This record gives sequence, structure tokens and C-alpha cells, in this order.
Amino acid sequence: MKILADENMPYVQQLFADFGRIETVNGRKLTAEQVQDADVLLVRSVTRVNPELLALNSKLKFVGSATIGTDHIDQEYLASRNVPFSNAPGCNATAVGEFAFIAMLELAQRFNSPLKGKVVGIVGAGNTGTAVAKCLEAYGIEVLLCDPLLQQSGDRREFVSLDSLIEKSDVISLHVPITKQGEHKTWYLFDEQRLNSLKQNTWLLNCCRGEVIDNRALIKFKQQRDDVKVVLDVWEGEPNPMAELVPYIEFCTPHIAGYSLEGKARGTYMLYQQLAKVLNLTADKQMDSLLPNLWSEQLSVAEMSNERALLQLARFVYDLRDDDELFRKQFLNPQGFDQMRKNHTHRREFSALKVGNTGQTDVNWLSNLGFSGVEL
Ligand SMILES: NC(=O)c1ccc[n+]([C@@H]2O[C@H](COP(=O)([O-])OP(=O)(O)OC[C@H]3O[C@@H](n4cnc5c(N)ncnc54)[C@H](O)[C@@H]3O)[C@@H](O)[C@H]2O)c1
Ligand SMILES: O=C(O)[C@H](O)[C@H](O)COP(=O)(O)O
Repeated sequence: MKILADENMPYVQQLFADFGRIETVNGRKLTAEQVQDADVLLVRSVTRVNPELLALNSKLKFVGSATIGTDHIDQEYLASRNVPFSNAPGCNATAVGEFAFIAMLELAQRFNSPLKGKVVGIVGAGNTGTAVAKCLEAYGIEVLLCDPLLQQSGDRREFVSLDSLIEKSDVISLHVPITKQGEHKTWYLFDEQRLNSLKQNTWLLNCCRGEVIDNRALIKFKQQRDDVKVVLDVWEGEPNPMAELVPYIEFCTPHIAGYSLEGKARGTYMLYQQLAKVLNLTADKQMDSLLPNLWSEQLSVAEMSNERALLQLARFVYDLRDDDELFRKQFLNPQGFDQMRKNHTHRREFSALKVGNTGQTDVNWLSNLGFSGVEL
């Protein structure tokens, strides 16, 4: 069996070698010729799986995408050909949640305006939106959720409309899939009009898909509204973000919010399990065996009395400033965006770090934030 896999998918050899012969490819440049004799195709978000890509292949038994998003997959077409498909829902949700939380702490530090006391609106309350809410609520931040689809489906949480969220939130974090049709379509959800409705000093973060914000409108808006601060992990027209937009953005990253080591491993592992199920193969490998040990270091936090201390702890895990600096240097280079993604040093999730308390202050809430807690 020939397994064609994106070269940026970790742990493919460890997990899939028993199932067949693995060939790794550049997912962005994948051609129909390369795919023609594959039995299994494992992709990431940069590969458009559509009739053109599969035109020469008549033996495909499974397509897997190690991602949450599925907008790059023509699922109807796969179904019409009876090719089973699976993505990896939730695989990197914790990574995105922690990324957005860290970005908010960075903004707070940069603008000397504490996160504590602000109201954060989350648009899209699925896996990643819920993961951000979990971090924020652990820290005692008020969270508003907008998700009309979940609301209609009977989700028992409290929801608000998008207009109300915009009106009440100091910070807005976007966590919707990209959809081009229907009542709740998200393509340019934040168009010129909606951007203009943001209240003074709003912070806007986009960690879902670039086209949820009209990036041209955002340039125009930022030219008038320096009070609004923006963090972008995703960009309209990736891998070529609009150069004029970058100077207006506080923290720029190349679509790596979900790039924790755990998140990527989980993505590959979920496909391993799905392929085994579809082809009736034995999946006896464990995900934990893939990951390096937790940090041997245990950080002792005698007290966590101010936001600066929390930011220091978060920076120990992931320093967003490094990725932002690199982005500004490299995004205009040919292949710059993709190179940054390919060479990204996967960060660990909060759970990889044990925090112990030698002081009197109660820091147990750090466990709710995701750190491995240790009582001392
Ligand atoms: N930057 C990254 O690295 C990264 C990582 C993971 C996911 N993503 C993107 O984030 C998206 C969301 O991921 P998720 O795991 O939270 O997905 P999810 O499916 O668990 O949740 C998305 C939620 O958005 C809601 N939604 C849809 N349209 C909406 C609208 N118009 N207004 C409000 N809510 C709406 C849905 O009802 C759903 O509950 C993915 O589809 C993917 O495109 C990006
Ligand atoms: O949808 C997702 O899961 C993310 O956008 C994903 O992390 C993107 O990473 P890629 O597949 O492009 O490596």
C-alpha cells in the first residue's frame, strides 16, 4: 500500500510504517501525477483535495487531513467516489486556546492595560473557542460567546448575538470555520461595516481563517483607527499576506496558532486510528509514546499576584514575540511564509510544565489554566 503524506506531518513514519510504503511530499505543490498511484493520502491545510488533484487516481482508499479545518477538502466529491475521509477535530484546540490567551497577555503588557477586568467575546464556541474560554475563565475573565449554530442546536451555555458581543467586548477572538454560504457564513464576517462598529480600544484576534476578516477593509480601517489593536495568525491570501497590512498588526504569525507538539501529534494520531478503522487494520501504538517527556524542570511559583508574573510564566512556554519578529523579517521572502511554518519549533502545551507552589498564595487556578499542578 502506498501512503502519500505531507512532509510537515510529524510521526508519520512511527505510526504508518507498518501499514505500507510512505512517500512524503510538499503539500502545497502536490500534483495529480504524484497522487495517481497512492492508496492513502494524508494532507494538511495547504493541499486542495479536489477533482483535479485526484483526476489520475482510481485506487484511493482513504484521505485524511491532520487538521481541524476542512475547507481545503471537496468532501462531496470524495463521497461521490466513495473515498472515506477523516479530519482531526479538536486536535490542536488547546494549542489555539493557549496561543490566543498568551497573545492577550502580550497585548496587555504592551499597552499597559491589564487583561484582568476586560470582557472577552469569543465568536465560534466550538473546540478552539472553548479552549480559549477555558484559559480565560481559569484566570477569572468574563467571557461572552457567540455561536448561533450551537445555540440553535441546544447547547446549554449562554450565547449573545454578534452585535451584542461587539458592543460589550473589550477583546474579540475569532474561532469559526470559513464558510461561503448560508445564513451564518463567515467569509468576510468582519467586513468594512462590522470593523467600523468595533468600539474604541477593542483588541481583535484572528486565529481561525484569514478570510473571516476582509483584509483590505482592515487596512483601510486601521488607517483611521489606531485605537483598535489586532493580532493575526491567519491571513487573507496565504501564503502571501498583504504587505501593506503587516505594519498595522501588533503580533503577526504564519498560521501556527495550532502548532504545539501535542496538537500536531494528536492530528497524525487521529488519522492513524481512522485509517486503521477504515481498512480494518490493527492500531496498537499509543500517542503518549510519541511525545518527549514533560519538561523535567518544575517551575516553582511562590505567588502569581500580578499579570506580569503570569506573562513570564506563559513566555517560558511560548514567547510570541520571537515568531512576530521572524515574521516581519521573512514574510516577504519567496516561500517565506511556508518556510517559517515548516521550520517552526513546535512549542509544548501548558500541560507539559509542572508548577509547584512554595509560597502561601493559592495558585491552584494554574491547573485550571492547563499547567500540570503539583502541591508542595
Ligand atoms: N490558526 C490555526 O492554526 C488553526 C488551528 C485550528 C483551527 N483553525 C481554524 O479554526 C476553525 C475553528 O476550529 P474549531 O476547532 O473551534 O472548530 P469547531 O467546528 O469545533 O467550532 C467552530 C464553531 O464555529 C461556529 N460557527 C460557525 N459559523 C459561525 C458564525 N457565523 N458565527 C459564530 N459561530 C459560528 C460553529 O457552530 C462551531 O461551533 C477551524 O475550522 C479552522 O479553520 C485554525
Ligand atoms: O485547521 C487546522 O487544524 C489548522 O489551521 C492547522 O493547524 C493548519 O496547519 P497546517 O495543516 O497548514 O499545517
